[in-house]
Amino acid sequence: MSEGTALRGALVLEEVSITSRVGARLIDRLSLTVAPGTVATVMGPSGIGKSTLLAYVAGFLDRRTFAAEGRVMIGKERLDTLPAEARHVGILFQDPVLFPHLSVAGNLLFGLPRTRWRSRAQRRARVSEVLAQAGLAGFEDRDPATLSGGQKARVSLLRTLLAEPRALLLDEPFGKLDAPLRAEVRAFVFAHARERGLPTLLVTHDAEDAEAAGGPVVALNGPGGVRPPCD
Ligand SMILES: Nc1ncnc2c1ncn2[C@@H]1O[C@H](COP(=O)(O)OP(=O)(O)OP(=O)(O)O)[C@@H](O)[C@H]1O
Repeated sequence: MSEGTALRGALVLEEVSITSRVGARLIDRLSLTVAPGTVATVMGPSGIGKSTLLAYVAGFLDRRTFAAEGRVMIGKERLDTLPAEARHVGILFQDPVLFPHLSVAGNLLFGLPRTRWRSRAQRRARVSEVLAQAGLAGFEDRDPATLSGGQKARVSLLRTLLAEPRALLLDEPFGKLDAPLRAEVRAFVFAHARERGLPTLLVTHDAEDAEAAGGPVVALNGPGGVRPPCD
């Protein structure tokens, strides 16, 4: 994708703490700056609060279950006071989420801002362009159910990027892919994040993912056990 490469500001977490309503502190005063085009990694044992942290940043933390404090910002703009839909943060999960009743093109058209791509012909041309760039030329009319895992992952990323997010959150999006495909999809996702200047926060259990990400690594170890980010 060629446009959208302007730097959009760092993703900044300031003194973020998240506590479950039953009293367990998951995240304890975490501060982190993810520069535009950088992929930072959050690691830690299962159940420590990695996905919960991403939910807080994205704006869909379940407030009946968790209390949270601390600032989330893009550049100087505060996000944590905005509803999720106003944050313009893209998120990818382990299972690519595609609408099963829409074609591949239908899924991608869904993410495309109509204010920018006004005519249907323009929108369809844009969809075909990004599919071709992703090695998926001619996939417009395919049913998502007929795609391989790697193809689904790429379509899911394209749809997220077409919505022009200001930051990208990755919740183990490579977790179910086998090793060669994992490396390929990972490279695809990171290349897009870098090219678009998106600050990106990756949650993973995999040290190879963290190494490939190349940015700061935060190790969550439970209350009081957050190691400061290191390069
Ligand atoms: N909706 C919920 N209601 C109650 N507890 C929850 C809810 N969602 C998560 N939790 C609990 O919060 C804690 C953190 O969960 P979270 O999913 O953030 O962990 P994680 O580090 O991402 O784990 P994993 O690596 O296994 O995905 C866990 O103990 C989990 O059981």
